[in-house]
Amino acid sequence: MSEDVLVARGVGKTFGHGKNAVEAVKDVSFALAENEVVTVVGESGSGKSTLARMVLGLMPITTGSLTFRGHDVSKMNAKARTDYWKDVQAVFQDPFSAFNQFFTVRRLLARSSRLLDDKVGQERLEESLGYVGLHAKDVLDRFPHELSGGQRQRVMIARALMMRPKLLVADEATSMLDASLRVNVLNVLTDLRDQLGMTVLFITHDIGQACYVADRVLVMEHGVMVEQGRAEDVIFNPQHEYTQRLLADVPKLHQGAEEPDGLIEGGAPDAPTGAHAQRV
Ligand SMILES: Nc1ncnc2c1ncn2[C@@H]1O[C@H](COP(=O)(O)OP(=O)(O)OP(=O)(O)O)[C@@H](O)[C@H]1O
Repeated sequence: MSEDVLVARGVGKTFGHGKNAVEAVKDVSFALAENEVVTVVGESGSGKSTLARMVLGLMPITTGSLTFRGHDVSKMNAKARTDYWKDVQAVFQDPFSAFNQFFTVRRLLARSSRLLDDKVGQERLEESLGYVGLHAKDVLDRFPHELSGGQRQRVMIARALMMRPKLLVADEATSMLDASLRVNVLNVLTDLRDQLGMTVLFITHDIGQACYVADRVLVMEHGVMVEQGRAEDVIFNPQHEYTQRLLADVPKLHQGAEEPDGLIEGGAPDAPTGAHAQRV
C-alpha cells in the first residue's frame, strides 16, 4: 500500500477577529498518498485556495495539524520552508503575476534549474517543456508578453516539474487553457503520477475536470469538506446533497452513468470533452 505523503488533521483557518472573522476552512481532515491525483472541488469561496496555501506553507493554520512525510509543515522556519519547496511545488491560476516581464522564459526557468547541475538542468528543462507540449526553441527566448495565456500557464507547469516535486499543488492551473490543451495538461498530470510517482493536489471549481483527472475527489462547501471518496464513487454515487447539486450542473455526467456511450460524444460543459468517459 502507498504511504501517505501529506496528512491534514482537523485543519482550520480563520481570517480576522470577532464579528469580522471569516472561517475559510473548518476542521478539514484528509491524506494524500504517494502516487495519486487528488482533486479538491467546490464553488468560489468554498476555501479551496486557502487550503492549498496552507498545504504549501504560505500561510499559518489556525487549528489542527499538517504533516508532510511525518514532518510538521505548519510551523516551518525559513530554511525548512525552502527545503519543503524542493519537494512541494505549485502552479497557480494566474501565470502572468508570477512572471517578471523583463525576463525571457530561458531566464525564468534558469532560476529554477540553478539547484540542478548544468547537464541535468538542460535535460530537465527540455523534458519538462515537452511534458506540457512546448518546444524549447519556440519559447525559451520569448518574453512573457510574446506568449499566449495558455503558453504562459504551460511554462509555469514546466517550471514546477523541473524540480521533480514529490507533491504538485495545481490551483485552477488549467483555467486559462482551451478545452484540448486542458485535456492535454490534465493527462500530463496523470502521466506524471504514473511515471514519476508524483502526488498531485489539483484544485478546481469544475467537477467535470475534478472527476476526469482524479483518483480521489474531496468536495468542499463553505470551508467544510462535505464528502471525499474515489472519483467513481463520487460521480456515480454522490452522498452529499452539495455534491449532487454540483453534478446536476453537469448533465452529461449523469447521462453517462446510465448510457455508457453518452459521454463519448459530449462531455460536461466546460469539462474535458468526451475524454471523461474513457477515464472513469
Ligand atoms: N486573506 C484573506 N482575508 C480575509 N478573508 C479571506 C482571505 N482569503 C480568503 N478569504 C475568504 O475565505 C473564504 C474562502 O476563500 P478561498 O479563496 O479559499 O476560496 P476558493 O474556494 O479558493 O474560491 P475561488 O474559487 O473563488 O478562488 C472566502 O470567503 C474569502 O473571502
